[in-house]
Amino acid sequence: MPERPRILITQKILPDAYPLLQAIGDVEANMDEGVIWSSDELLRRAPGHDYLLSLVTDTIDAKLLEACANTTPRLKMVANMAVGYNNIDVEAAARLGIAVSNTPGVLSDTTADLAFALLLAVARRIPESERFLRAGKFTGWGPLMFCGTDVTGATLGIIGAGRIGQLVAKRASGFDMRVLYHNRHRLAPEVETRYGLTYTKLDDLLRASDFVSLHAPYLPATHHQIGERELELMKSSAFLINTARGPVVDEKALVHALQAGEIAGAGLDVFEREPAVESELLNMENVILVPHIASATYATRTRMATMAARNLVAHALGERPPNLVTP
Ligand SMILES: O=CC(=O)O
Repeated sequence: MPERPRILITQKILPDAYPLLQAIGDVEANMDEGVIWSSDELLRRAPGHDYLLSLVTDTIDAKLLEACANTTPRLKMVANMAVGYNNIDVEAAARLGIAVSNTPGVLSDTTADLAFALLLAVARRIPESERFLRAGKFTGWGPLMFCGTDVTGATLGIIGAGRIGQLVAKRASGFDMRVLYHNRHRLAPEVETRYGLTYTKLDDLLRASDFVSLHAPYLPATHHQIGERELELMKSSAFLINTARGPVVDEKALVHALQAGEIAGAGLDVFEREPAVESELLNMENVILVPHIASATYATRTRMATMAARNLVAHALGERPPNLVTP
């Protein structure tokens, strides 16, 4: 009888994934909700497993992968429970013959919903006005009270019109928005037509948009894609929405642009030095800050967990995992 694979789940996840993994292997799991193992802790715990089911907050770097490749059993695969996989050194994994998978598609609508929620909330000053009410300051309706910005009919610029960006455009069409997009590669004409997307050069998009929403993956090429220069190009009445990855935006430049009134506000789900947040942002009323929750619904996090588990199970059964990101 071949030995059952040893599987390590690095954080507590929603329950449906566990039985899928327990059916094929011996599962060890971090069951302490909210506890994220440090790199040292991962280095202590991960070697000696055939499989890791990891989360975006786990740093799976070359050092860890090498340690896992040099123990018995040898690590065979990292199944990341996320669409983004910039937390994993995929090149090192490929070099060491360790497969990596992600969870695309199942979180696109949920993430697009949050991007749109941030857009609406920052435009209509919802958290700010709610804080005002909770502080007991609402003493009567006022004609000047919390006037915000119209979303209906405004221009939305989508940077990175992949699966999630396209679904943000779909939501925007319900608000009669004009939707510009910028991508590495222009989309097929039928996709542009389906989502009402107009291909636009980055600088023109930044100059023309009332809302700029970021949806590109984090790659060397998208590091600080939005920095001082790009923020200066934006309208002083425009808002920046980021549900992609923190380091796509130069967060210090963003603080400066907000302080200088170069843009009107921001809705941020992700941060450059997550979980740290630039302290100045915490005191800005025109900025909405949420803790990386774009895919956080029970249904979506369950789909992500079971998708990660199914990728892992496929590999263990000698099949090709459906969502491999390594060659
Ligand atoms: O950030 C979450 C993801 O990439 O799925």
